[in-house]
Amino acid sequence: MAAADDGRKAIFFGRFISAPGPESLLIRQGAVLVSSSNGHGVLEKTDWTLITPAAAFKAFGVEEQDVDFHQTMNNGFFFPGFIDTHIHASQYPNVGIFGKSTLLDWLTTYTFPLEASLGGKEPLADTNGAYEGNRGTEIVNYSTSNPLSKADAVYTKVIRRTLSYGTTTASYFATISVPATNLLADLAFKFGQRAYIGRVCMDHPDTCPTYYRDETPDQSLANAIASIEHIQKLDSKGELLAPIVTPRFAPSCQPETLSLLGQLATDRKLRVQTHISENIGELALVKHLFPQYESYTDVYHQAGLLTSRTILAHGIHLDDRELETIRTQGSKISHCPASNSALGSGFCPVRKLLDNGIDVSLGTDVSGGYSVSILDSVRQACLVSRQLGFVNGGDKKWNIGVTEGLWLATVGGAKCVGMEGRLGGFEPGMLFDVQEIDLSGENSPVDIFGWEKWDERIDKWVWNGDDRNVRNVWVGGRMVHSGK
Ligand SMILES: O=c1[nH]c(=O)c2nc[nH]c2[nH]1
Ligand SMILES: [Zn+2]
Repeated sequence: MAAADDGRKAIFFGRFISAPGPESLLIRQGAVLVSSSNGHGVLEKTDWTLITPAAAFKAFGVEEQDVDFHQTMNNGFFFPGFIDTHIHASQYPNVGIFGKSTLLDWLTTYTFPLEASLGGKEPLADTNGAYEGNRGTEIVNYSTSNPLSKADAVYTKVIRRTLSYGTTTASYFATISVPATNLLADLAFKFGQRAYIGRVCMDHPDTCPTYYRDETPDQSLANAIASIEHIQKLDSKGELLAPIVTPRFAPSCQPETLSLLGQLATDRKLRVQTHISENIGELALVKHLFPQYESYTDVYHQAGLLTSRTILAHGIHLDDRELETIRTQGSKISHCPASNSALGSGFCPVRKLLDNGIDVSLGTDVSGGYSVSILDSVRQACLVSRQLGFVNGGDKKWNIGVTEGLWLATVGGAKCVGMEGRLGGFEPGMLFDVQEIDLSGENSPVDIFGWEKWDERIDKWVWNGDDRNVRNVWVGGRMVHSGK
């Protein structure tokens, strides 16, 4: 049931916790009034002095029977929904399946075959030698009469699963298939997740397998536009659902394709997402394919792909000049710590990115990352930062603490998807994208003894919590998941 259907208001009462700054955990008790129009539930009023529901009804001037009402549990709290700024919806069936691979062999062994299969294409006909094995075609015997049945199953699962972990906004990579990408958009819209959906563009004949690539730069552009227009038809305002221009990464695109996509993003003021500087072998490949460019960043810069609406995943091995270009362009970094560890890509110097004035957020990078949980990404961001401190002589400046991790997962995410001030907190005027957490539910993996202070309970949630602690999830005031 929607908490705040059009015209109907809702009151949320209890404990509200958020991380408005890297060192600031805000713990408040009170009530908020959410009102909704055109499907966008926003916080109309807040009052942090109210101590009873009756006082909330009175303060907000509403009758109990006229509003929906939600109250946190004893060990519960409302928290801003997580924002996953980098996730491959199409790779969800492969979470945890990466063996001992690193990026480039992982792509050809595990990833391209699976992605191709979601568009109804069998990778077995590959003549490029890039593909060995047949992963992604034998998992389940999907209907051959509907080439999108597998995509339907995968995308339905990944949306429902991410919602169940409190991800209210996701920036998704789909596949090169236009119909499958459009289906992902349809499903995200149907389930009510805030989502940016990108058809993957890749056409470089030297690096992409024959079974999985666009034929020409023009075809890559035309297919990108086909999905963009489908998505914009679904949500013309682009509030809940919006397209995002998605060149896979420099090595998989011809220079002309990158430029066409850069122009497209500029002309239509669209978001952009891609990968950058993730893996040492990838850097060598970029040097080899783009010898005339100063750096990896320069390849994107010259193609017009670096804007303030651009999300760059990873950004592990960037040099100072690249950081300066990214900062001046206002482009963002999605830090994907679980993926970086799983594929052995390296330690992303998050502190250095932040100190250089670059906005940073968190991405699960499924299925380079093994988990859809942004809470797990917070955990991994903390752990990796400690390792980075160790390899830098024990310097504690690298440390990301729990509060800073939660800030990256919410406010950082909002900045990176161009929703700063609209997502990530409980201030009047913000969209009501919220998860209700209960630390003491029947199956909670967290044990609360009762003597812990609230900041300590948050520590315990981050280190041991999971979807079992997510009671309800709302996007734009609409309830999109209930785990009660
Ligand atoms: O983590 C990653 N996942 C991908 O699918 C991909 N493609 C290019 N580079 C990539 N990195
Ligand atoms: Zn990725």
